[in-house]
Amino acid sequence: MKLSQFSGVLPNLGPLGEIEVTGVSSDSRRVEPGYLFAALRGTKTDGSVFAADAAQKGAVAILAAPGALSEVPGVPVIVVDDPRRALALAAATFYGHQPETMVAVTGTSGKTSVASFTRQIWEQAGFAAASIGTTGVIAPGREEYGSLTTPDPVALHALLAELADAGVTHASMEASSHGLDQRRLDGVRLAAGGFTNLGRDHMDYHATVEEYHAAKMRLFAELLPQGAPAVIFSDDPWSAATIDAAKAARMDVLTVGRKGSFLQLKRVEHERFRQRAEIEADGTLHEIDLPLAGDFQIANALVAAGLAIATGLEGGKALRALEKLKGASGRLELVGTTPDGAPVYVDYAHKPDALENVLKAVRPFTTGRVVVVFGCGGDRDRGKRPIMGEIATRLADVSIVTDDNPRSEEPGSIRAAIMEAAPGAIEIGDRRSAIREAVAMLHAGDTLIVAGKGHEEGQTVGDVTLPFSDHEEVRAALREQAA
Ligand SMILES: CC(=O)N[C@H]1[C@@H](OP(=O)(O)OP(=O)(O)OC[C@H]2O[C@@H](n3ccc(=O)[nH]c3=O)[C@H](O)[C@@H]2O)O[C@H](CO)[C@@H](O)[C@@H]1O[C@H](C)C(=O)N[C@@H](C)C(=O)N[C@H](CCC(=O)O)C(=O)O
Ligand SMILES: Nc1ncnc2c1ncn2[C@@H]1O[C@H](COP(=O)(O)OP(=O)(O)OP(=O)(O)O)[C@@H](O)[C@H]1O
Ligand SMILES: N[C@H](CCC[C@H](N)C(=O)O)C(=O)O
Ligand SMILES: [Mg+2]
Repeated sequence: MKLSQFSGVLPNLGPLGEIEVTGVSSDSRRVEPGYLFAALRGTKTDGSVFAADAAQKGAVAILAAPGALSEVPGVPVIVVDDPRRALALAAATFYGHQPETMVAVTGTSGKTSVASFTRQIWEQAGFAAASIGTTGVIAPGREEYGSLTTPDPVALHALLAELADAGVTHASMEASSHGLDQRRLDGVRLAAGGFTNLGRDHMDYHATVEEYHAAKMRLFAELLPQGAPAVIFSDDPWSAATIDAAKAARMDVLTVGRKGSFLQLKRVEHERFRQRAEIEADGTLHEIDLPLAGDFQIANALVAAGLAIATGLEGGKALRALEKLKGASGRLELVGTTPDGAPVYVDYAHKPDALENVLKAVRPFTTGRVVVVFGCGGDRDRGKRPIMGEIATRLADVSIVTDDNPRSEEPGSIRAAIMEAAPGAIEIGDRRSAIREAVAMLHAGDTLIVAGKGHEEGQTVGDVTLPFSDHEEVRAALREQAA
């Protein structure tokens, strides 16, 4: 397509509008002849350093922030105030198609679950639906592992076009704070947005929790059209601030939860692996049998149902669909039980609030001890380590501190930072051994939570990612136990 076809995205280019563009990229290593290259200032380096490289590979125009680039011989530089946003909008224009009905959910915890639940509700209603997030892309005939929660805009728009071309009409996606801040979702035509909760996360990236919240609020303030539905969980400490932000952005605010008015949770009865909820929608009371453990899954289910209803599905239909939900992989997932009947769950809690929630969730049906195996990732927020140590010590009877993904850090020092706030915890660096020991100590009535890695299929130590699955390790440990 011609540069002039990016009207509304790029400034008026005059004769440069005639330039033919064959692709867009912000990575010089991926540039091919005919590409539009966006020079972005990143966290590690500055894309403008690679502008000459991009030009040599055949870039026909370069997008850059004011003052970022003086001149690139032979290639016009298009100056825009926000090159990340311009890149995202250009990618949307270039790839063109998107599923007709798309929603995005943000929040510290629950995004993957809500995106998955929303897709499942749509599937049950007969729509060709997809979900995009931490666990990858799931769509009819397609299941792929992804590395980012919110893909970069070029990959995202290429994917949305593929999905739309394959007949997908409905898609739910996770909006991470990094994704929102870096404009990865700008250009996605969203019909509704959701919010689950806010807790401590990514304090290595955002300076303050207020700034972290503000990044999430871009979903309502800048991405959704005015008047669009904002489905907000009502019972979180940050619900009020989120409702205010959504109202200020002129969203149609729909609250769900115990204090919710769109979907109101009246009563919950917990059973071991399921729970019964009474939900009022539009004056009618619905009794729903949710086949998932954990209080927080009700919150996620309500946000998902809210999104499906807000984008056109009939209330009763959406709520009945909750009875057939499957949990997203590695989210309080029951992987097996010991010969004595003690359940072993794999869970993705790798931040304080999530760990707190998951440990509280299993307590009501644990007559014996709650045992937890967990660690913290390297090259990520260091402040959360002692906080998670304290939470485990307070809420579990036995805490085993092990390695998560140490990345470039010394694993022992990560564990030490957790152990400092976890008196009495057992330290076993090797995750495989930690899981074995934990399973071996279980008695009837106990519950084991293996937290932090959920669906992940590898463990990153230094630069190397070796195959590792908590699911497989738990199964192997249970097999040994039974033998
Ligand atoms: C910190 C962070 O978010 N970084 C993301 C960001 O990279 P960046 O812009 O900072 O990149 P940079 O390395 O400084 O490089 C600057 C620019 O130079 C370009 N470059 C670089 C080298 C070269 O040879 N040529 C070249 O053109 C790069 O392509 C880039 O455009 O933009 C890239 C493209 O979108 C992302 O791949 C990258 O994610 C990194 C890999 C990452 O680990 N991100 C994590 C922290 C993340 O985003 N997590 C969230 C939340 C997870 C959750 O809680 O669920 C997620 O959405 O996954
Ligand atoms: N609504 C919730 N409230 C609190 N904790 C939750 C909630 N939903 C999930 N969790 C906890 O957080 C973990 C991650 O859940 P999920 O993957 O759905 O969230 P996420 O927002 O996508 O997280 P991430 O940003 O890490 O991808 C779960 O394994 C569980 O421990
Ligand atoms: N999307 C999150 C995942 C963390 C998962 C945990 N296992 C870890 O490695 O810290 C991040 O990149 O911060
Ligand atoms: Mg996620």
